Amino acid sequence: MFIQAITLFPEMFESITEYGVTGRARKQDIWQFAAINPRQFADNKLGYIDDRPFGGGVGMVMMAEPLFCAIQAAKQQFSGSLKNSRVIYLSPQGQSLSHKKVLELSQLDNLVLLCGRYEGVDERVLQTAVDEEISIGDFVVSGGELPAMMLMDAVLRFVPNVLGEIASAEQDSFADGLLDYPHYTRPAEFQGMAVPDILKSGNHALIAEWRLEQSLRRTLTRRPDLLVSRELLPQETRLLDKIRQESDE
Ligand SMILES: Nc1nonc1C(=O)N1CCN(Cc2ccccn2)CC1
Repeated sequence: MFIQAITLFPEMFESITEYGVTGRARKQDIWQFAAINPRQFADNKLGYIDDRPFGGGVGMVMMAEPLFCAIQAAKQQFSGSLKNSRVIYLSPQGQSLSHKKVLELSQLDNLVLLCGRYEGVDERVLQTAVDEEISIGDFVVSGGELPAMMLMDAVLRFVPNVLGEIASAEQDSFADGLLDYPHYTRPAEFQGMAVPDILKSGNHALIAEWRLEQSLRRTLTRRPDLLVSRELLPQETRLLDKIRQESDE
């Protein structure tokens, strides 16, 4: 997968291209990255890429021309099939990023992430050169770079070989629509708190059932909304009934 970020701060992306599992995978050429700074497409000597908003109001708006040219330049770099590509603008006005959308994006050959700053970008860029807007949550951060990196990290976990054989994104919570179960490691006792005996039993069937019950219990108490639309397996229904009976006692 070839990901390009259109950003005024290319160096910010080093946190995902140089470190961790994503950095290692990029260095192994499992995925590729390029940053494009729209300032190089400014048509004035001083490199202005923002201007005051028509209609007045606070702050500045990113101008259409440099961004449009940057997106066009990114498209000229596409590898693989042109069709299997997407231009995404990160913004609070976008569709909320979900596990389903992450899976969909992980199938693409090319991804262009437009990172806005200031009060946003000229609407005509969104109308002519952006395929979709995506939000990472109902809050506002200083620019699109961190949201872009969150999207990249979530998507790259589903690109083959990024996580390597051992770990797998399929086992992440949300992958099965439930919250994760509790995790423990040595020592067996910490500040008087012991690790649940079942986890030391070596009985993998019972451990798997305990973990599923914990995931269901956490999901029911912290995110019951996730259970509304989720189809339950017979074992899950049985465990949920057990959990609900316990809380009714
Ligand atoms: N929440 C989010 N999920 O994705 N991006 C964000 C996010 O907060 N930001 C900060 C503002 N930027 C610039 C901006 C301002 C106003 C309208 C459109 N764009 C975009 C990225």
